[in-house]
Amino acid sequence: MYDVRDWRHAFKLDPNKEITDEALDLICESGTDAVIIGGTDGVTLENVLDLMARIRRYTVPCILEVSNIESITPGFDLYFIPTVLNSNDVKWVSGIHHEAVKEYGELMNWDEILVEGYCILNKDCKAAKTTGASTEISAEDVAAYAMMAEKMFHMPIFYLEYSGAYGDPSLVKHVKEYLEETTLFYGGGIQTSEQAEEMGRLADVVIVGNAIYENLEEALKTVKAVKKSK
Ligand SMILES: CC(C)=CCC/C(C)=C/CC/C(C)=C/CC/C(C)=C/CC/C(C)=C/CC/C(C)=C/CC/C(C)=C/COP(=O)(O)OP(=O)(O)O
Ligand SMILES: O=P(O)(O)OC[C@@H](O)CO
Ligand SMILES: [Mg+2]
Repeated sequence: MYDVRDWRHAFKLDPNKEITDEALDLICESGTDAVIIGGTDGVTLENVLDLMARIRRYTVPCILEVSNIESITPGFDLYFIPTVLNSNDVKWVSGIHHEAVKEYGELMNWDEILVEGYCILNKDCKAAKTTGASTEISAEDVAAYAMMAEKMFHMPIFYLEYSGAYGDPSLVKHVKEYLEETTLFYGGGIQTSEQAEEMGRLADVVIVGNAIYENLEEALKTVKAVKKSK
């Protein structure tokens, strides 16, 4: 399952957080479609390599969501490259990407690299603060970013990001109506099966992150909840 168009659910593990072998076993054997390694801060080559080696014992697809150049390493099934469409700082839209491609472009295997068009909507989350995202925007603004991602830039993924907070289901529904080819990822604040099912009905793929560290038992239930939601 290396094609995101076939996914419904993914867990996102933060390399900057501790996880026991027992918890990791439950995550990797949960039936989720993929495990994404990613976070905004404290992501180092060392903690990425550690997590990758431990996940590699399982067959679940393992993806690195790149948040800085220093922690990129071979060995992942896919690499997701975020670009924050609603950032006011060109650095987070195309700046770091330009530097990276200038340096490593010749070496990159483009078949394993997928660009994620992010729209970050929780003003209090680290990713919004780090990237200077404009979070107070209308549904039409968000829909326009979704159309840009699909129709202008042909991005494989549009990511509605509420990291740390449960988002607005009506906005997710609205955005989905604008996407035909691009896969809609929803992530943020999913703590219960009910929330997972609700967002699972509206988005193509639901990402569960913090709940892994806060309530593993509930987090594991989100896999089935999303999969039965459509
Ligand atoms: C050797 C080898 C295999 C080479 C592969 C080549 C390759 C993949 C090259 C990459 C080339 C490239 C274009 C690199 C640039 C990548 C880059 C650094 C882009 C910038 C990324 C970016 C915009 C980061 C901003 C933050 C962000 C959107 C992070 C995504 C994750 C996220 C939102 C996490 C949620 O936050 P979290 O940490 O969970 O918050 P809490 O701790 O509060 O929960
Ligand atoms: O950590 P949570 O709030 O579940 O969000 C998941 C993911 O979208 C973070 O990038
Ligand atoms: Mg997190």
